[in-house]
Amino acid sequence: MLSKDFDTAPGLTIPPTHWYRSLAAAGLQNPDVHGPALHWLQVEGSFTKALQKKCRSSFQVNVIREGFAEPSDEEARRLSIPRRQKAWIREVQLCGDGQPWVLARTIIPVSCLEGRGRRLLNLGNKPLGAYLFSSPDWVRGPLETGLCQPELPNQPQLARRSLFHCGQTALMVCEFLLPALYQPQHPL
Ligand SMILES: C=C(O[C@@H]1C=C(C(=O)O)C=C[C@H]1O)C(=O)O
Repeated sequence: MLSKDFDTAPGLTIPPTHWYRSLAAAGLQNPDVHGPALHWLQVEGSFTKALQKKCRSSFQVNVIREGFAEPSDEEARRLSIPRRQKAWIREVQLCGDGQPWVLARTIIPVSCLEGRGRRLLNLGNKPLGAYLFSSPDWVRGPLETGLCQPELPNQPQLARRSLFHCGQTALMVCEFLLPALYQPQHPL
């Protein structure tokens, strides 16, 4: 998989994550889901749009890496694709006002890349959400809540994900929330 030579803070990476089918189920394990991140765990429409609304100056998508790679076994199961089958995997930082707010990982099975789906290979710094929410072909499934097991200090603790269905195929968007998004900022 192609990694961009991107100047990312150490540890600003995606940790192992346990996924729950509902916020309530995750909340039984970790009540933090009901804290300041709650709003972001529940945003239903385009996450990109919601982040853009919060920005004072700029919103940016920085591609960390993208290319064909094997999803994890758990991801393959969730997407009902054969284990070890390569998919197009895209990892980005969503930045507001120059600060990383979200790390996003999207798994796009080869079946989604046929026909009009081919353009998913060439998104670059254009947000995926703009494409998914502008096309009636894509229908979002229910949101899941993720509890991360951070191994490094900067790693996210809470996440959300959902499948987007297009006919018989589906891709999966996972969004890992960084504290800079939801913790109250203290003025210097
Ligand atoms: C799915 C959306 O797209 C956003 C954009 C992404 C990208 O460009 O890779 C990844 C995750 C999302 O938060 C959305 O806006 O809801």
